Amino acid sequence: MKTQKIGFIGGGNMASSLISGLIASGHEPGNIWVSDINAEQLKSLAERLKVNTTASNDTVVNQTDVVVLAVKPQTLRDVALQVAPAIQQRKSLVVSIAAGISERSLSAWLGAETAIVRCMPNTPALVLTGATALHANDKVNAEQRNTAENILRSVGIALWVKEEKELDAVTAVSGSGPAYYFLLMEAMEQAAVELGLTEDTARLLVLQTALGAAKIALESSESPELLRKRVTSPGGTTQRAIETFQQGGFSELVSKALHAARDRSIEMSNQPEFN
Ligand SMILES: NC(=O)C1=CN([C@@H]2O[C@H](COP(=O)(O)OP(=O)(O)OC[C@H]3O[C@@H](n4cnc5c(N)ncnc54)[C@H](O)[C@@H]3O)[C@@H](O)[C@H]2O)C=CC1
Ligand SMILES: O=C(O)[C@@H]1CCC=N1
Repeated sequence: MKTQKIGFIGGGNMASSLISGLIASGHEPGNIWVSDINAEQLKSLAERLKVNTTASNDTVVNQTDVVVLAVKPQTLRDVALQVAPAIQQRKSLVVSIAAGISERSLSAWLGAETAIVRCMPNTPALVLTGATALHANDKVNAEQRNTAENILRSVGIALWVKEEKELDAVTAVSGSGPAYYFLLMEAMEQAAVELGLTEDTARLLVLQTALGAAKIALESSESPELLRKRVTSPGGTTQRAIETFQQGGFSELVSKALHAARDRSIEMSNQPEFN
């Protein structure tokens, strides 16, 4: 039975995805507490997911054992300073999902003795297909590591990275990653309509193809490169399309985009107004 009492400070997009996933995976809504400054957001979470909601961040800390910080990076400092006394008093385990906020900043705000797990989840947690990487500070004990890992594992895969700085790359790959695939879906859908398909047909074909490609790549022991080559008959249609992608610098563009996301994550960690 999943009886951990889990709190969320900030009940926006990522928190909603995580909470929905936690409930779908067997966590009791009554063991989940969420605070937010947006009353509408709280109302919607209480109605949809039957979780406990409150406008008070301190109440979330006082009712739970693990506190997930799920506000925007630029809001995190104020929130952390505000809940620090309650967190120190309860010796809560803190899990931060904020992009680009270092453990150093978090412990400066929350107290040097606070056990902090920094992680980078992604929104497919909503459908229990999330991908999360985690890193713990040296105040986190083995039991707390398990607790954090189990929470994230209940909504998808969870893995630990050795160095905190790897989270910048993780953010660029899997944190932001769903948006890249959605962008490709948008572009393919638009092109399919240009080719004369109806919007409904275009969307259905694009989405089912994305699902099929992801499933085959995950289930097969073969590399995406080999799987691609298997679709690409010499002199056929796929080859023509792949050549067009390559002539347009597709791989270079993907690399440039991921570097830009990684650099932004580093930049955020060094930005005085965030840290
Ligand atoms: N959206 C995504 O795909 C991912 C987001 N993240 C991280 O998750 C965090 C949240 O991002 P989103 O959910 O996208 O943002 P969001 O804007 O949807 O959610 C943030 C929530 O915090 C609330 N909030 C603002 N000030 C508050 C306060 N003082 N006390 C309590 N709640 C307050 C807002 O009303 C809002 O509902 C960010 O730090 C982001 O870096 C991490 C991985 C993926
Ligand atoms: O765009 C962002 O900054 C956040 C972090 C990863 C996904 N969304």
